[in-house]
Amino acid sequence: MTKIVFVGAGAMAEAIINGLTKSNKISPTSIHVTNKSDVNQLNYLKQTYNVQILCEQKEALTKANIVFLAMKPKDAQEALTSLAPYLNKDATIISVIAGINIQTIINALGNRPVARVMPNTSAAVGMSASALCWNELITDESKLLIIDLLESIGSVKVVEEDDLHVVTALSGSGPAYFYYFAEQFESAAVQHGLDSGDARQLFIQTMEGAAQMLKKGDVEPSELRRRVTSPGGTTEAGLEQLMEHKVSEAIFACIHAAENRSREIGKIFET
Ligand SMILES: NC(=O)C1=CN([C@@H]2O[C@H](COP(=O)(O)OP(=O)(O)OC[C@H]3O[C@@H](n4cnc5c(N)ncnc54)[C@H](O)[C@@H]3O)[C@@H](O)[C@H]2O)C=CC1
Ligand SMILES: O=C(O)[C@@H]1CCC=N1
Repeated sequence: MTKIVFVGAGAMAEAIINGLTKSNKISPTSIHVTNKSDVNQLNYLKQTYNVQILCEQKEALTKANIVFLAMKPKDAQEALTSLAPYLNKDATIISVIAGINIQTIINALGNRPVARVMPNTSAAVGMSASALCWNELITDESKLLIIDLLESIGSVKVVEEDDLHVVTALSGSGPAYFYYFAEQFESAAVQHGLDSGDARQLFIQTMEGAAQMLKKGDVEPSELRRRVTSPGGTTEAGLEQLMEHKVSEAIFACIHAAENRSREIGKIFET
């Protein structure tokens, strides 16, 4: 039976646990969660998702066949050092840590099956856009198991390890960009007289509808945009402002900075 241990019980671990337990693919009793210090968070996860919590990592790790690494990059080295003696030799490591590469993990834990996944917090509603890569020790059976687990929290793409940096910039951090847009569009609409609840609902539905149109995949975004934009109309007036304010340059700089930061994190913590 699959026994999963989460090392690190923060925002990302919770989003994955939320998605996994909702999917009914895995029993909450097979999910164990450990954390560095926050016992309240562990108790909250137990009460909310019925998962097992363990203050003693050692006890959980020896029997785990999947170990999720879900701590911040700065805490990874210490965590890896403390895990190493207790890991079952066949356990598969699934790291969601931004930037930290497979080789760094192997240097600390020995040569073993390791997958790196970049999910996002929409895992909590089964809508993560996850991408992953793995080393050559991951068996075909484990690949299927990992993909199956990740599909229960959203979509899954297998990519080259080097591409995980730009994936992190695009879809790992992506929800934050959209929440920022939500804040800005809502605020602008409210400043023009709309009720804030109405503004939010209209914005959400507009994003969802546009996403559904894009998802159909039969029409390019530029053509969908053209169909909204009447010559001399309101959309054209609005888009002209986005162009004048160089939003495309801002978006390029945003992805570039986040991708670069992922590479930097990888280098800082490389061993
Ligand atoms: N939050 C997000 O949207 C996403 C985060 N990630 C990655 O997920 C990882 C976790 O991020 P968050 O959940 O946002 O951080 P967080 O700060 O909410 O949670 C991290 C948890 O790890 C625990 N921890 C630290 N050292 C530990 C150790 N030695 N043993 C056990 N637990 C330990 C901390 O106590 C904390 O509860 C990061 O590496 C991040 O790059 C990846 C994709 C998206
Ligand atoms: O901001 C971060 O570093 C993490 C990785 C992707 C989303 N949050």
